[in-house]
Amino acid sequence: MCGIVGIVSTSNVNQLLYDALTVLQHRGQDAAGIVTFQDDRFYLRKDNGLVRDVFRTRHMRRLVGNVGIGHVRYPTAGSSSSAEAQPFYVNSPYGITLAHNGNLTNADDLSRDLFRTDLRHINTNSDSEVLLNVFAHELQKLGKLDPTKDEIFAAVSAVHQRCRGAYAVIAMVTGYGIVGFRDPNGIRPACYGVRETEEGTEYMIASESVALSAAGFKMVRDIAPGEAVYIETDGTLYTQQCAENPKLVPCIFEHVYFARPDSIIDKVSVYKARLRMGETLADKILKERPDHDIDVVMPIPDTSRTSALQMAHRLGVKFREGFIKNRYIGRTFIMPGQKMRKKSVRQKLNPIDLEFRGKNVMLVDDSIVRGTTCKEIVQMARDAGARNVYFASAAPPVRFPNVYGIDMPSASELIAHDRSIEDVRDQIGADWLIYQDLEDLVTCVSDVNPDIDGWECSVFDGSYITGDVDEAYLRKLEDLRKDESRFEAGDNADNGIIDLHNDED
Ligand SMILES: O=P(O)(O)OC[C@H]1O[C@H](OP(=O)(O)OP(=O)(O)O)[C@H](O)[C@@H]1O
Ligand SMILES: NC(=O)CC[C@H](N)C(=O)O
Ligand SMILES: [Mg+2]
Repeated sequence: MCGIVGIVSTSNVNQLLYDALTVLQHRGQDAAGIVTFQDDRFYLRKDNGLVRDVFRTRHMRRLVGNVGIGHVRYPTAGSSSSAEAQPFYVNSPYGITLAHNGNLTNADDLSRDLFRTDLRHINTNSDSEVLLNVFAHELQKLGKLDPTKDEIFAAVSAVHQRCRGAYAVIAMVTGYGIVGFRDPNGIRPACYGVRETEEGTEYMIASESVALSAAGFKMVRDIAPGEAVYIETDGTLYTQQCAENPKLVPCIFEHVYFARPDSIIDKVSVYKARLRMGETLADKILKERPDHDIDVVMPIPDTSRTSALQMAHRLGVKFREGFIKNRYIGRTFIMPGQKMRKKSVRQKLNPIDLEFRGKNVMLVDDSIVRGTTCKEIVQMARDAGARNVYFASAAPPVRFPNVYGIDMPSASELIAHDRSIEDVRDQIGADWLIYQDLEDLVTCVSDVNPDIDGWECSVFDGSYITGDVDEAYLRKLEDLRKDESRFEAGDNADNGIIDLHNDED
């Protein structure tokens, strides 16, 4: 998952963009970038690292202009080279930069067409560079010296016709404005908000509403699936539906793990959804073992806190913070490479022994994906003296790869793939393992917004909404992206230093 933001302001946007990216940091920890423009010239800074490390005062001073876009990256395609940090830039037409959250499922075909038919050069393996070039090509084809909203919307329509997969995008057209759009299934989130100042109206587009509220912008609404929102540099805003048969089928994993609890996505409060996940899980526990002997419920910080709290409440059992999180370690699941993820769990979480000694503890996590976290945690609970270690997952078993912007390319890396729940329980070394049912999870996020046509649940049920994901595609993706292939390809090597950046340090 990546985080995207775009702002049209009445004064310099650099600090606003920086602050918004720090609020979206949980969506991508690998790389960050900001591009602004002033007097028809771009100012771009992007590199690998956290927002606070990528932007120094000397960069911030040079990121001038009232219009800009930003990105935090969690790679799902290409490599982790700093040249694949975003925003991406293309010179023609007009000079366009683009920030993308999601993953295209037909990037290879598009890349070939861009080269053979559209005579465009792609310099990285990133699908986002492909997406940018499709948009740029379609805009160029219209041949206008000054693009208006009509050309921008026509180019977005053409993107919808050519691109498959998941994409929430913010692109900036130098001298003209920014455009935000969502794929025709609305898989990845994007919303926009407004702020009135003495100098005029300002707009922000972002992945999550929390970025808007933190900056004092009032949420206007989510961008609809297939819709584009175009904001000119003078603050004039236009919206248009650009897809033929849009459907709202958002990614359910945003609510399980990715999004911040204080965000509201497609009118659904992530916080409330997680509270409900705790309730339905408690009900399942009571059904499965009405006379359970759980002494204490404990969250695995951070994301499961909300569900665990509500679960304890529903069960009428004590809630205790048995694990303390090191606040300087980020999210482990989105770290590249299994070695780093495994090491980080131990660095990140440490038990308070007295909460475990002689007790039957129910540990709650939002999800079990590769099993990295729970394996370590169960052992830590045992070492701390727990009598029995039970484990509950607020999400159903994750059994299938994700192709829409979550880096789970390989089924064999998923602990629940081809395993019964008893097998997973044995693998993680727990005395009891309980998962949320998919039906219950869907109930937890539904009933709020009647416009939601369904949920993108492929990691749980293997059904891919774009209809173009078959066995051959998944096999290719697995070969390309599973941990060991990436390691062999030298993904973590210092290959960024010879790449093309359009950027100065
Ligand atoms: O089974 P796994 O492959 O370990 O993945 C699942 C775990 O990873 C995530 O935590 P993470 O540390 O990324 O973030 P958090 O602090 O927001 O919980 C998630 O919350 C689970 O704890
Ligand atoms: N997680 C994402 O949204 C990734 C965006 C894009 N596919 C990349 O790899 O950079
Ligand atoms: Mg976690």
